[in-house]
Amino acid sequence: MARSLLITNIGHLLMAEGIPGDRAAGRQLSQLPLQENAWLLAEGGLVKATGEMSACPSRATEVVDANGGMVLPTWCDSHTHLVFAQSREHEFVDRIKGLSYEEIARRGGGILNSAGKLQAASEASLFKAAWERLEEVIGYGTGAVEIKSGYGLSVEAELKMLRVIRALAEQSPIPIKATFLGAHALPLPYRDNREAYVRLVIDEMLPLIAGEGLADYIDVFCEKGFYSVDETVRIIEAGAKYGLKAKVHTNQFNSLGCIEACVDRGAVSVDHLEVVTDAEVEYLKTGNTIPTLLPSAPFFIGGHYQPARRMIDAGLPVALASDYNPGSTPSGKMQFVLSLACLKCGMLPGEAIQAATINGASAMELGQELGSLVPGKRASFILTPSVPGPEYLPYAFGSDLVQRVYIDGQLKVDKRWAMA
Ligand SMILES: N=CN[C@@H](CCC(=O)O)C(=O)O
Ligand SMILES: [Zn+2]
Repeated sequence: MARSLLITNIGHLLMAEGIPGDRAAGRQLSQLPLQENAWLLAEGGLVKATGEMSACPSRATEVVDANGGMVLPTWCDSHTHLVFAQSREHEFVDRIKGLSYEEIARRGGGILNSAGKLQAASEASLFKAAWERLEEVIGYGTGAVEIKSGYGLSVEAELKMLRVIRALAEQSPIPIKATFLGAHALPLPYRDNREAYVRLVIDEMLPLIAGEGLADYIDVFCEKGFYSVDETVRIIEAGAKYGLKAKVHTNQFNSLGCIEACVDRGAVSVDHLEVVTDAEVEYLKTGNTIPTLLPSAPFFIGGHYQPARRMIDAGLPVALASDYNPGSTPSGKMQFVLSLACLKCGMLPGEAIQAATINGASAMELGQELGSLVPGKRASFILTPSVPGPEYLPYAFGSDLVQRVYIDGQLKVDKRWAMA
């Protein structure tokens, strides 16, 4: 018989019922499915059943008393750059002294700085550092993650980065989706011939990457000073020929018309969205593209917070992700992303929890297997200490409430501790 795990005395069990489809949109987002005084049974790594303690099963291979703790699905972090060679705290200091993120980029810092470091790093050293970050985010309760290339910016270095992501995916206990972001910044040698670099991405990088099956998605940083809407369209259409759907960085600082182009081309997500017009919100309603908000970025580099309230009130399926990277967001802590989403983007706690779980899963096309705890989905969940309710998670922004993390029904992280 398959190994079974029974969690009893769950004070609050979130998202174990009532999630139709693979995403929550508009008003649905605020209706957080919640059972009190509950149990959860996992079998063979999947959720088998849930219910109230008054009718609790009596047998399982392993029984764990949650002691009133909360159980919720692991975070599905659909936007990260967690393979990088070095941190960039000197830019953090430069910004404190008054330089902007864009000015630092114009001076050859920013993404180009990270690319120089990554080009010089070995695959083994990149893997080791990224593995530690992966372990770190699993410890924060992340149970699926997307990772982008984009700090290579040459044929060899983009391939190296994507091979590191593949090696992580092969060894990782959690699912990893890989995104090719060759058009993240324009490398200095191409400063006077951007067309040559776009051609390099389309004609050389893409065929090699697709040939090795190294990417699930294609991405472009569509922004003033980076890539135009036309270039973005050319690149994502080229990716589509190889079966790569788009997940696009856009509207971080300016609204250029990229959202419409992505929606029209069936992009899985458009990400960042600090600056979004009402017309763009309306346009998002015409397609299936998930608006993915990254509030840690404006927290760290300044600028506008994403207008989540406006998007949810318009009926959209907003997702939240960390954007973990060395430049704009040196943090993969999803509990803090939720706090920012509530405090700065006007999201209610239940909305933020669903945006970071089921909608994050959908933004990686994993909504059928992760993101909620309905029977048949993977038994990947967070167990917290006893808390007053779900809103306590974003409220207690400095407390680490992720006490235990189960992946596919197995205990992966256990942070219960006592002072000696
Ligand atoms: N904005 C574009 N790319 C990353 C940051 C990259 C960097 O600064 O290294 C982001 O999503 O914020
Ligand atoms: Zn990003």
